[in-house]
Amino acid sequence: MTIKVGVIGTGNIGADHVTRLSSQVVGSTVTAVFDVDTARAEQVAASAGAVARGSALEVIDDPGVDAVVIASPGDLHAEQVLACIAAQKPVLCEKPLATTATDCLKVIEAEVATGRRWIQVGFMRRYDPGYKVVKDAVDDGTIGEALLAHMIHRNAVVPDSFTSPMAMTDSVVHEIDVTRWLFGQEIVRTTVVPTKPSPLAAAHVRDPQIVLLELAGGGVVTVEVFVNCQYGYDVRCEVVGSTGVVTLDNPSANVLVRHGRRAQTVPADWRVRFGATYLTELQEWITGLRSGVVGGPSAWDGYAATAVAECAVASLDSGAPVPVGLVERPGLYV
Ligand SMILES: NC(=O)C1=CN([C@@H]2O[C@H](COP(=O)(O)OP(=O)(O)OC[C@H]3O[C@@H](n4cnc5c(N)ncnc54)[C@H](O)[C@@H]3O)[C@@H](O)[C@H]2O)C=CC1
Ligand SMILES: O=C1[C@@H](O)[C@H](O)[C@@H](O)[C@H](O)[C@H]1O
Repeated sequence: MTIKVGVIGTGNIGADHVTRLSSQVVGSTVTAVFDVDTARAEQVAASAGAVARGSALEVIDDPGVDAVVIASPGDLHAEQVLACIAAQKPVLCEKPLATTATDCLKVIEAEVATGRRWIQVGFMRRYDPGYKVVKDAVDDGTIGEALLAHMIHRNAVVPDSFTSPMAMTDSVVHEIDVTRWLFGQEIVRTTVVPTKPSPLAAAHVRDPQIVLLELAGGGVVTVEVFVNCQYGYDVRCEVVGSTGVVTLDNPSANVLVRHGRRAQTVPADWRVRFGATYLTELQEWITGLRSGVVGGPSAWDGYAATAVAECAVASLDSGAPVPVGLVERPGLYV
């Protein structure tokens, strides 16, 4: 059985997902796309043998679409995901599930009312082989009891439209999800610590920033987010346990040895670093759908991540620690 996918938003990651789903993933094809940039949508549709539709709803309600990928800007996700639930179509929604915790709860309420899962959120790091090694070492006790983690999230540069809060909602939201997933606990408090700003960051972006995430079980995670580091894309993670440490370094594609030096390349951006990971994420989504199963990061994970990111933005404004208050987790997500 081939899953016919509709894709909403054919920008950077949406177009990549169309390529993956139409030519690399086993068991899927792309039949319809929509983007407000009509020329872009038509070009991407043509590359996949799909049709460019006139609206997001036309894609979602298309009888020739079995499942939907949402890769539009984050502030549109809630409305588009709700339309997928109404149409009873499984949906892989790129992060964030919604830009406010309130909107995430509307989505959860709608999904819970149907009594089953439709939504997977695009927290692709859970599918990355390097992160899986870290997760296994935490789960099987290889490093004893996990106590602390140190994470780094650096982008070479960001566009002018990027803001200080986006460092939390767009970038650190990945570390928030990874923290909850690795430790299997909710984050109860977050603090953003001001640092000396880089002279190369735009005046409206406080960069770099340090974020502290405190877990329900007492563990603490530090995240350095630096979105104008200049030299490339650098994502790292180290978990400190009671008897050992497990580290995920920034993987390198090539090593250049010459003139008595050994030099490693740094990935240019998330497309390079996580290219294979997105493919695994989509393949597992499609394989699940072919057996009628929706798994992966849930709407609850999307809600919890957005709620923590909101608190991080509040801490960024106030400079004070901000407690995270989550609603009770519905049984669907236990
Ligand atoms: N998981 C990951 O590592 C990544 C996730 N993302 C997420 O994917 C989403 C898209 O990000 P990018 O592709 O980088 O942005 P982008 O700006 O390149 O693409 C967004 C596209 O949505 C289109 N769009 C705008 N309004 C629309 C509407 N009403 N309906 C349909 N399409 C509309 C735009 O014309 C644009 O082509 C964001 O939520 C972002 O956070 C992005 C990059 C990496
Ligand atoms: O999700 C992503 C982007 O939207 C975000 O802007 C980057 O900082 C992240 O590294 C990337 O994975």
